Amino acid sequence: MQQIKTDLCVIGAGSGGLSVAAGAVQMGARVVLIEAGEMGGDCLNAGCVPSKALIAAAAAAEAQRKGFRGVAGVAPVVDFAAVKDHVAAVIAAIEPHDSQARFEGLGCTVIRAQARFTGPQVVEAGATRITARRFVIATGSRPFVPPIPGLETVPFHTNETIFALRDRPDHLLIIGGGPIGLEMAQAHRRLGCAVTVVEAAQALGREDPEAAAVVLASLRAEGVEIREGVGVAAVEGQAGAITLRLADGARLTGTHLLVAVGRKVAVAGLGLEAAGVEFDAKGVKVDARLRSVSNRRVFAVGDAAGGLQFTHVAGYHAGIVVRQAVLGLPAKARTDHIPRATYTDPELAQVGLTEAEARAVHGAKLTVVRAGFDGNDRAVAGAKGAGFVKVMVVGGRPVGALIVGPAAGELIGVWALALAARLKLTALAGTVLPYPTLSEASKRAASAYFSPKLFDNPVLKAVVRFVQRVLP
Ligand SMILES: Cc1cc2nc3c(=O)[nH]c(=O)nc-3n(C[C@H](O)[C@H](O)[C@H](O)COP(=O)(O)OP(=O)(O)OC[C@H]3O[C@@H](n4cnc5c(N)ncnc54)[C@H](O)[C@@H]3O)c2cc1C
Ligand SMILES: NC(=O)c1ccc[n+]([C@@H]2O[C@H](COP(=O)([O-])OP(=O)(O)OC[C@H]3O[C@@H](n4cnc5c(N)ncnc54)[C@H](O)[C@@H]3O)[C@@H](O)[C@H]2O)c1
Repeated sequence: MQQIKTDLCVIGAGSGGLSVAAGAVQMGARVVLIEAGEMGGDCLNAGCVPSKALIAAAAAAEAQRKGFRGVAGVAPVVDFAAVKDHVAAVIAAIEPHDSQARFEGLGCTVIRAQARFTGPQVVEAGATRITARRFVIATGSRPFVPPIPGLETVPFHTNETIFALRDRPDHLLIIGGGPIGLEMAQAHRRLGCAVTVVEAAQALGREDPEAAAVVLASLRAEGVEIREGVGVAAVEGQAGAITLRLADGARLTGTHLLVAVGRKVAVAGLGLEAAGVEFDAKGVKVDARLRSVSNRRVFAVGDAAGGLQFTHVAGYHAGIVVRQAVLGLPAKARTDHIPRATYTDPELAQVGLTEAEARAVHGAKLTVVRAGFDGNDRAVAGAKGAGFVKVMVVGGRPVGALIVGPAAGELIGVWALALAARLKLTALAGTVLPYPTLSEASKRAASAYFSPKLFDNPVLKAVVRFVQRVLP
């Protein structure tokens, strides 16, 4: 076996592992990066990137279909296989940034093999044994396949296979109404498929119910059938005719099936027992510094760390780990300022506490302010007046913000900044934004917090009357 001694050994070259490796090696650490599958991990190859490429093509189809006032809509001519070429081309365009060549160019030793701990400070990958001062587990997650009777007897897709499908499904059945299920549902519907989603609980159940309802209404209006509160009791059939037997007795038959019911963390076979690294079904057990609670030389980042499963979280984790493992400085991960966005149309974005969470934590100290896009001139001009901004405020500071509407994923940025920097609401209310922009909706929501203090305030009115009398 070839032996390598290094400063940092990173297992997994997805969003988290690549960010750790790039940061560490460019600061002067010796880094070994191990990847068993594709460089770039889930986000590049089977997650964020292909899904957003598909959503972009679907949006183009929908824009044609809908037309605009005075511009007749036309039935889009969709070449499904060519859309998949676009998805592949987008992956290929981004790929060099995550490639083995780039990381070797930065100075990393890149090993393409399955990694496995054989001791608390030793990992083996292929024919190489690596001893390192610190390890980072960045192995991500895989689709969870639920134990539904009959599921294993039919061909079904997960996010790992759906983007390679070149024939347009006539009728796509989707189990799971979370972000993957709904993003894929709308995209496929817009590209000409019949789509039925079966959700055991509530679709977008983690989100503010009022905002989720706006998204669900929009999907239903476009023809996506969404059945909530009913589980799938069994699956039967064969390729081209797959039937879901629902718990309420209904039967749904489609041509294709996508399973999108959450993720399971990829730690099996990693030899964590040999390393003395504790883990459970959620992932590696880590402290606030993202260090294993049972082996202080081992960190976990991204999906493997058992928390929020987003690429930007994996990137944020990477910074926390590099600070400690490379610079020897303390650092703790926060979660109160992490945004998320679901890229349906309309988009739904949240940072910090939802209204229900904020009410549970802050009770009567909470003030909720809002502004609708129907009062935003830019949204009205673009006929995109559905949706709203809602801000949860405690003691003059935002503790959460929610946007459902056009470009919500972009617009949440200002609230992510406000929560990250713990800004007061006056910072946003005092910011001048260009007119007419969608972002003015956020400022209007912030201003709504001050309106009752400024308008219809008897004390202020008395002061104003006095000032007006004495003003020269
Ligand atoms: C369909 C879909 C859409 C998504 N859209 C978004 C989005 O829009 N925005 C967003 O923020 N997030 C999105 N996500 C989530 C995002 O993709 C993940 O949170 C992110 O990829 C996690 O990064 P990671 O580095 O933790 O893991 P991954 O990207 O999964 O990388 C882990 C890597 O480790 C490798 N590996 C695993 N075990 C071993 C081993 N033993 N040895 C060597 N290598 C190993 C794997 O092959 C993989 O390449 C989406 C996910 C899906 C499935
Ligand atoms: N835009 C984004 O940032 C984005 C997009 C896609 C995925 N992601 C990430 O990937 C993660 C996984 O997404 P996901 O949608 O697979 O998972 P999820 O856990 O968010 O949602 C899964 C849904 O499936 C339902 N469900 C579970 N078992 C079921 C069953 N047997 N029958 C019917 N419904 C069932 C759940 O109630 C839930 O609503 C997300 O939590 C998110 O972190 C992010």
